[in-house]
Amino acid sequence: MSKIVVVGANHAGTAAIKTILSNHPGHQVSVYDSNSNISFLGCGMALWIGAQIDGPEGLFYSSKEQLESMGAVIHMESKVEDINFEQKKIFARAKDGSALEENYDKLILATGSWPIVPNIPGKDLENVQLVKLYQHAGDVIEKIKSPDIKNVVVVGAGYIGVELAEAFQRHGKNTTLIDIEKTCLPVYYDDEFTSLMNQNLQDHGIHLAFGERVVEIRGSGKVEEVVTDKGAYPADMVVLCIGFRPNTNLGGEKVERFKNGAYLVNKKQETSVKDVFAIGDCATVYDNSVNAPNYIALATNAVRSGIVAAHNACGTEIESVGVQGSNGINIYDLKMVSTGLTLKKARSLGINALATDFEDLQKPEFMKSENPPVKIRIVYDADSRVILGAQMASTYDISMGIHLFSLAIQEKVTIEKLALTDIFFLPHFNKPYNYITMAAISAK
Ligand SMILES: Cc1cc2nc3c(=O)[nH]c(=O)nc-3n(C[C@H](O)[C@H](O)[C@H](O)COP(=O)(O)OP(=O)(O)OC[C@H]3O[C@@H](n4cnc5c(N)ncnc54)[C@H](O)[C@@H]3O)c2cc1C
Ligand SMILES: NC(=O)C1=CN([C@@H]2O[C@H](COP(=O)(O)OP(=O)(O)OC[C@H]3O[C@@H](n4cnc5c(N)ncnc54)[C@H](O)[C@@H]3O)[C@@H](O)[C@H]2O)C=CC1
Repeated sequence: MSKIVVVGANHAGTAAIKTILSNHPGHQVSVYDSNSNISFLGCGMALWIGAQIDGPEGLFYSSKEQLESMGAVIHMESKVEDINFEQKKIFARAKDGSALEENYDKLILATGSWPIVPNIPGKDLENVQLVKLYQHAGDVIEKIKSPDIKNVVVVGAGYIGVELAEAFQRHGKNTTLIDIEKTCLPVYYDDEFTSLMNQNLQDHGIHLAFGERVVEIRGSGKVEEVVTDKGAYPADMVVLCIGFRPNTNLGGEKVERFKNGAYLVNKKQETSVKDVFAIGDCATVYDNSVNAPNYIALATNAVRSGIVAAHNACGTEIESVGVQGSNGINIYDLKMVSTGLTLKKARSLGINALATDFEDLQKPEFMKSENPPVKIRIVYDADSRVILGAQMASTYDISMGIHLFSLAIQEKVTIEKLALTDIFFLPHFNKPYNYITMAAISAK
């Protein structure tokens, strides 16, 4: 039986801790987290900020007490500051300043990520906010109660930015959403889909400033204005959400890294250092759509990688099946889901990619209720015919459909095979010539 030290106890760490304690009794688990809470679902933050849920209580699914009752030793508000890989020892600092050190047999790094802060003048002004932690959301919610916060500028129209723009608009704030690219959600969808979301945001009064680079945040003490290379926007609050950077200060050059600094891991979540694993947002994932390691920061990947590392650390060898970066978003009534590569991304990687598009009602025309249009795109390799990606959009809840494509990419299914896949029909749900089959059949 071994001593396993886990650094970081949010989604990845919690999954690893629970997997060890539930499946491998006898191992000692010691946990360090610099924060004061465990398992906070950041995914619910925009709903909380936008007052679409009652409060943050339901956004936690574990706690220090729960993990202790399972047998873990938990050190909250204790930051690991150094690791000696030769001596297999970690060095931490508790909140009261006292030094802690502990030996390990296996070490699991689950240190997560932090929002990228652009190095521009004014970034430290009052009311320039990040939205990553439970504490951040609480701070934003307190501040926006003030009528003095009239104009909110969100920098970065990725997943966090788009969700927050809706949240601020729901409070009646004059909301501007800025992105360096010419659209929102450029990483996840092709223009045919992002244009639907752009229209949706505009229809709800959100001002879009796309294709603009923020060069300065101005104010005296408090923020007053955001200046881009093309204009200036009044701002009483600014939220910076231009992506995540992995928290990988620990380990220095001894641990092999990915190009953005993430710990490079194999399919067992092992780093280049013996007996040291890395999971969640601080580590790479194996991306089946490009057949290579990649950086995709998602809670879903964090949980799965935690499970895989836990079993391997306890001596049960298992490998990750890889990921496709499957994701979804719901803004007002518009739902969009995607997985794998967009056409734009596939072509930028030099793949001879094609897309097949289809648009139809969800159910037969004679079904009069809850029967809106659905738009689908499947991206595939024109040479091998293998499916590389898919995107879907509707006001109907089409979210479950994307899982089929996630598995198809993982298993390298061809577009022809998908066209003949058994997809059931019932008028309450779909059409006999449903849009998945029809998109696949119409592929060139
Ligand atoms: C607003 C928002 C919305 C999101 N929505 C979604 C969504 O809808 N779907 C989805 O899949 N993902 C979503 N994500 C992403 C998701 O939250 C992350 O992928 C996930 O939190 C990663 O989990 P993690 O445990 O790897 O890292 P983190 O959540 O970053 O946790 C890392 C933990 O490590 C601790 N730590 C770091 N360094 C040290 C140290 N040196 N010593 C001790 N402790 C340390 C930190 O205190 C923290 O508790 C969202 C993120 C945000 C911010
Ligand atoms: N629904 C979901 O699954 C959600 C997932 N997440 C995940 O959390 C992570 C972080 O989310 P985000 O911060 O939204 O990152 P993101 O990668 O989704 O979006 C970042 C956006 O910032 C833009 N950008 C980059 N540099 C910029 C600059 N200097 N000025 C202006 N714009 C700039 C990019 O073009 C991009 O549109 C992502 O991995 C995301 O997938 C977050 C929220 C919801």
